[in-house]
Amino acid sequence: MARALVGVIGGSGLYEMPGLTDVQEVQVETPFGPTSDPILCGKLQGIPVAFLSRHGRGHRLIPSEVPYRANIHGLRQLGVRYLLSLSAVGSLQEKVRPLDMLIPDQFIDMTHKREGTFFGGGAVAHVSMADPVCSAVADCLARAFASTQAEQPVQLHRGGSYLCIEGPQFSTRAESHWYRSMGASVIGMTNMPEAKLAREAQIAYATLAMATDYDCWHPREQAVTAEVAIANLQQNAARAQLIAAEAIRLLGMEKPDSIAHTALTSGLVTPVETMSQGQLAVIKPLLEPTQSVLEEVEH
Ligand SMILES: CSC[C@H]1O[C@H](OP(=O)(O)O)[C@H](O)[C@@H]1O
Ligand SMILES: Nc1ncnc2[nH]cnc12
Repeated sequence: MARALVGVIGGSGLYEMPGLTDVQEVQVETPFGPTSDPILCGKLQGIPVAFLSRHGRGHRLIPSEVPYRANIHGLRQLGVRYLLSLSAVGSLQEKVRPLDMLIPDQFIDMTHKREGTFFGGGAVAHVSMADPVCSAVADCLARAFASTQAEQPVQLHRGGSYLCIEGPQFSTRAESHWYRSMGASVIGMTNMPEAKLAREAQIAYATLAMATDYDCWHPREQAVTAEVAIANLQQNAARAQLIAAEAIRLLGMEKPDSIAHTALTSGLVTPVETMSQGQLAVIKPLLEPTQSVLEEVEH
């Protein structure tokens, strides 16, 4: 099977990864069924990369239908240890203007219809989510942002909370004001439980969030529509892909340590020897040590 060190999950408007060479389309079998779309494995600047379209090419899956567990398990089986999430978001703060980008350092999970863990059924783990974003991956994204050119001035905001709603409907004005009062910076529908599952899979995760709108709280701006969100996202898509490519180069070169890589060392409660064959099929790939992947994908 193909192997990859860095994974990219492309969200709305980002269904492919330009520049990927030696591309192999892989359908990974997971205990949770198929991934959103076949995973595109290839090389970017010599680094083995796996690209997955979150909603599937053709944008077929609503956020509640995205098979988050299959996606993260599939990427992990391929070896992925660093994961970049590219996402459209609404802005909940005046200073984060549409077309700006933001790298969140926190998430607030308001979803309620999604399977959010690999554990259960006799296998118990409690991983820390205190710092859900890998600061090393976030730093690579920020450095990559700084090294790419924009046609129009786009500001990068470091830190802030991404609040994840169930969707697929956008929020009511009352909800939007409530989320602002919680201190959230941006709103989206997909990064949870994706970030939780990445942590359980010991994958270092960070998001490049692209603000497309002011949701519906702003007194002078139009309430968000999908049409406006996608149109604004498309203005940023090419830059986002360049940022991702440069971040991949940095990650491949530096292979930074991450707290995520040992999340199960302290998090796993049930001894592996007591797990059933079924549980092992889920948990074992998550436990593969980082070192063996690094050696295998050495370029
Ligand atoms: C089409 S705008 C709403 C849609 O876009 C975001 O998805 P993603 O994070 O995959 O870019 C948002 O969460 C909604 O799913
Ligand atoms: N306002 C918004 N709410 C939720 N998801 C979004 N994605 C882009 N804009 C959004």
